[in-house]
Amino acid sequence: MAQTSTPTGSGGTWAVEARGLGKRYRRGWALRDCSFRLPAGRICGLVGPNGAGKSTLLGMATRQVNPTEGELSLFGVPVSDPKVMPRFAFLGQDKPMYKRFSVAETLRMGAELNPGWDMAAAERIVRAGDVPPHAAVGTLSGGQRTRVAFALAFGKRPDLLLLDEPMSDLDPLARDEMSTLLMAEAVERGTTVVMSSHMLTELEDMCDYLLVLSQGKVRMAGDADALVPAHALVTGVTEDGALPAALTRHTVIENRVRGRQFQAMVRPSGPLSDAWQVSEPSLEEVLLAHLRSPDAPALYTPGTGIEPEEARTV
Ligand SMILES: Nc1ncnc2c1ncn2[C@@H]1O[C@H](COP(=O)(O)OP(=O)(O)OP(=O)(O)O)[C@@H](O)[C@H]1O
Repeated sequence: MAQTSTPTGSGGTWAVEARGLGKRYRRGWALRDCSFRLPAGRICGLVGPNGAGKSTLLGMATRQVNPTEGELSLFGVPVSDPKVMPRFAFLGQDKPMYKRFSVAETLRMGAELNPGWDMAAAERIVRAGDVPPHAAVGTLSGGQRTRVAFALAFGKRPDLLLLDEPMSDLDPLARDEMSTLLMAEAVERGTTVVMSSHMLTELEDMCDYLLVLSQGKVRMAGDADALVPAHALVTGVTEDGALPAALTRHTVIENRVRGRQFQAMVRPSGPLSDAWQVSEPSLEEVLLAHLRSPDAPALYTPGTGIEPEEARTV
């Protein structure tokens, strides 16, 4: 059932395709057996606890980290091929820019370094935030610097924008402003975005696709709209203090037993008993349950999977 292309997006290929991707450092594997596909034009949240392998994955996608094994391609071009360079832009937590350059000089440098540079778009982003064009970058506030970094990233006109917690140093107001800007620019151009974040509400608001990593493995990948309804939050009465046998026929991601009551996050594999109370969880509840249960079986929505043996497709 492996697909190699999708009709959506640039050039009829997947924006990101990873097959058996892995990175081993001296201390051990940071990422292993990582296989997934991301269709073009989506805003994908990259989620996982500290040390899950998110920055390592983004590092491999941006050619800063060499994979130990497996393949990774952007729009069908292997990341080892320099032709991939103009296709993506990267924005990390630290935004390296020359502090003494003015904002205008910084954008001019962007123009010189990038053949397809879109000065009008870069200037529009800076102007919309009232960032003074002649101010030195070193004198800007954190929010203003992030805006200039966004202008540099979008001025490059990338097909894929990779973001490693780019808004972590911003106050809630600036964060909201940047999210709005990011969404507007990405939608206008059909840019594919992969964004790592620890802010679950931010991911819920912005992302229509999710890649969840834990302990260096993919735990879930696919459409946010399909991943959440694949789960149910079930409450009921225990059997002799344990989960009912009928519940364990389904995939139990996480459960809590308190007295005679249990509550469980499950992936139903058929109808659930009428004896239980069943509700649809929020995205946040699904993510937290998975992050607390790294041994739960991986889940891929259709088309996302380059399926490892243990993965289940909803
Ligand atoms: N350059 C490196 N050398 C050695 N080990 C590394 C290196 N970079 C990352 N690691 C290890 O790889 C694992 C994954 O790290 P990574 O930074 O990719 O996780 P992360 O999900 O981005 O974490 P965080 O949310 O804390 O930023 C961790 O165990 C980390 O210690």
